[in-house]
Amino acid sequence: MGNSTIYSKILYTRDLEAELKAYIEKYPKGKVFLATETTMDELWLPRFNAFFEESGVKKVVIPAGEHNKKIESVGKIWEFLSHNGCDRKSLLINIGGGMLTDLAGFAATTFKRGIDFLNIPTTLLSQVDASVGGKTGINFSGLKNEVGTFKEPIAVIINTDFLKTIDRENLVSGFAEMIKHGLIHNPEHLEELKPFDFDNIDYDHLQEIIRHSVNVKEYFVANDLTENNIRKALNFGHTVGHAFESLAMEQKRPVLHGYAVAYGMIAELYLSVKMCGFPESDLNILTQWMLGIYGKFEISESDFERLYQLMTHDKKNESGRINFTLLPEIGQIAINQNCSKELIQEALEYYRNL
Ligand SMILES: O=C(O)C(=O)C[C@@H](O)[C@H](O)[C@H](O)COP(=O)(O)O
Repeated sequence: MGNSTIYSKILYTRDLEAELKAYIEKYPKGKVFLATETTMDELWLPRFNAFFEESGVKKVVIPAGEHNKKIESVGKIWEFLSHNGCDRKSLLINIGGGMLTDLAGFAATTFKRGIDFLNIPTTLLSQVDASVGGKTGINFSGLKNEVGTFKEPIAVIINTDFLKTIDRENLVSGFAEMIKHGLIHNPEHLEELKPFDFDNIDYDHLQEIIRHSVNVKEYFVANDLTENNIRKALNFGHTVGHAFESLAMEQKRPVLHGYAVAYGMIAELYLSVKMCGFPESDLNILTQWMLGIYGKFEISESDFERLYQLMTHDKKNESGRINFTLLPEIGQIAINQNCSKELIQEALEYYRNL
């Protein structure tokens, strides 16, 4: 298969083994490897052990949790691949949430300068966002995804059965990226999300709306894989969101990624009103809706400077300018919006006062 894949195939299935078998058979026996995380290994992998053993697939297990998205975990995967005869024509299958697919994707794209990898996302966040689009990476020096690569997996296999065992908080976290997709590109998708009932989930319906969300992501990735221009839309909410997430980690009150993105989207919608004429009435409706789902992350004025400093590390920045992706209206984007420090603080103040 080689390293030349440009766009991944996204497959929706309830029969994981059948889809996977077809891929495994394309690679030489003994040259397909599996990376997963502890929670998956305990909960789901026993169901597939016989299948992987029969297929000659060896496995490495990484401890779960965002704090393990670090270079030491990548080293563990490199070591495993190296000791088990992985070569350039091998395949690494990544089964897990966004932490695992980002991390193991990074290990795959750097091992021997890059081998094929395939993602099987098991959380809502990784199904609608992290596993799709080829952004791989690890956290470094207290900063989110500070080191990473752009390379698409050969395929992403989405099975909503995995979502039956994730907790509500993780489901709600992934939902934030779906809201983002509606906001940046698809108002109908946003509307179909509004009545979603977390207490009474219809998994066939969920698969349908996941597909709509992934379609938005694929549109931007297909047009700008390496984020030179319109892919920056997918980063809406993340300039402030990543800063919230890093601050929360520093202050030892960590929040899930999607929660931080939701907080960030509220602040960035405020900036959208000020910079691009986003309707204030929509800001109010969306703020109340997201507050209802995500609650409030308490910050004080003394956090503003640190949040601003964290934003100066955002990957969209150029020549010392903090570049936001903002919205003139729902479904429309304005990239490279440079906001003053005062306005950013005003947006944080808006959020703080909610
Ligand atoms: O795929 C993209 O492009 C995104 O920006 C999607 C984000 O939701 C995602 O969290 C991404 O990993 C963040 O990327 P980063 O470049 O800001 O680290």
